[in-house]
Amino acid sequence: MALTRDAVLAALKEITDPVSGGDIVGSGIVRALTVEDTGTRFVLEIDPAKAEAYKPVRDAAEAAVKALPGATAVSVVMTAHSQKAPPDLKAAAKPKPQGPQRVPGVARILAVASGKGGVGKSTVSANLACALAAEGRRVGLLDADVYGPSQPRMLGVSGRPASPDGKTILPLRNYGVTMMSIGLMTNEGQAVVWRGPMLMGALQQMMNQVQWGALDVLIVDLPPGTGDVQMTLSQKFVVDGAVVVSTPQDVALIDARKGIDMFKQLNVPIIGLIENMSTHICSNCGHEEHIFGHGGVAKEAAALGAPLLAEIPLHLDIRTASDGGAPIVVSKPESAEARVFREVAAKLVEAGAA
Ligand SMILES: Nc1ncnc2c1ncn2[C@@H]1O[C@H](COP(=O)(O)OP(=O)(O)OP(=O)(O)O)[C@@H](O)[C@H]1O
Repeated sequence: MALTRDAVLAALKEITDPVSGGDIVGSGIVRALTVEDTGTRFVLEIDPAKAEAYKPVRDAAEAAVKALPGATAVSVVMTAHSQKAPPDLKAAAKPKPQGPQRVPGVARILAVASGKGGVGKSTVSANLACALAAEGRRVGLLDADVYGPSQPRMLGVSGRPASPDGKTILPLRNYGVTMMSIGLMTNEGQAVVWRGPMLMGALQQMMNQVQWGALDVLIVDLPPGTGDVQMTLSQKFVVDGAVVVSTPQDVALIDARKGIDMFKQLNVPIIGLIENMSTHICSNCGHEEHIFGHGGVAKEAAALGAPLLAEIPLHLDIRTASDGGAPIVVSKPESAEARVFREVAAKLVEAGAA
């Protein structure tokens, strides 16, 4: 009768491991057991410091197997066990990226954020992008506002971006700004429920597959709040700075504070704060009134030790310009309202942030 593997293991289970006190099979020192017609081979994997104590075990194991009916040659080898984890034999596992990465060709990333929705973050992003482009900077604008992508409308571009090879995505361009929007990847009017992993994938695709070309700055228009997009962006990519937009109201400021806190935790420097809808200037008579209060953001900036980059008035022309697809710095570059945005752009260049 031929010797079986089970018979060998049963015999070895009768032998005690002097270190663990259990049997040598249960303690895991019997390795690489091969039972063939030509002979039985196995290894006792032991602590080399205890080699002397295991010699009788090896002899007993060899004798026990030899005594089994059908046994032919028996070979038992003692080897030193390894403290290291066994090598990962899975096909060449990809090395994990080490922390945030740079986007090839993009010198710096500037995030435009707000705590609360509707405070004018997209308006600010579009005007800053156009103002920087007008100064000769090579500017990209990524609309990552998955809840309300508005850059295609503000920059007056439409249509779906082309992907000639199915891998790279060709961005759109207007007013000297290279632009891409997550909104352009979905069907117009279609409600998309973005979940964490989907968002991460979409954002990484936007960063790495869009042909941004050589840019001095890529402005990222973030969704409001402190969610997955903000976290993914800062964890996967080097974000060189963030500008936080808020209206002067307390409710907006409370949320802005949370956003600032998040960037601090993610080690993203706050370049400055912008108070939008700071004061209302009547387009008929020029009368000025503080609809949402005034100066709240300045106080916050002072408390944080961050610069207040601008107080942008609430002005009809700013809205109609954006709605019409030509931000005010493009459509009325010499107006007082456009000048405010151009001044912020100049400050950003001066600070090395754009
Ligand atoms: N200073 C301003 N004067 C007049 N209208 C403005 C001003 N800033 C923004 N708006 C208008 O307010 C509306 C909301 O602005 P915007 O879309 O830029 O806000 P947001 O913070 O990006 O909003 P969301 O939460 O959708 O991301 C738009 O219609 C815009 O044209």
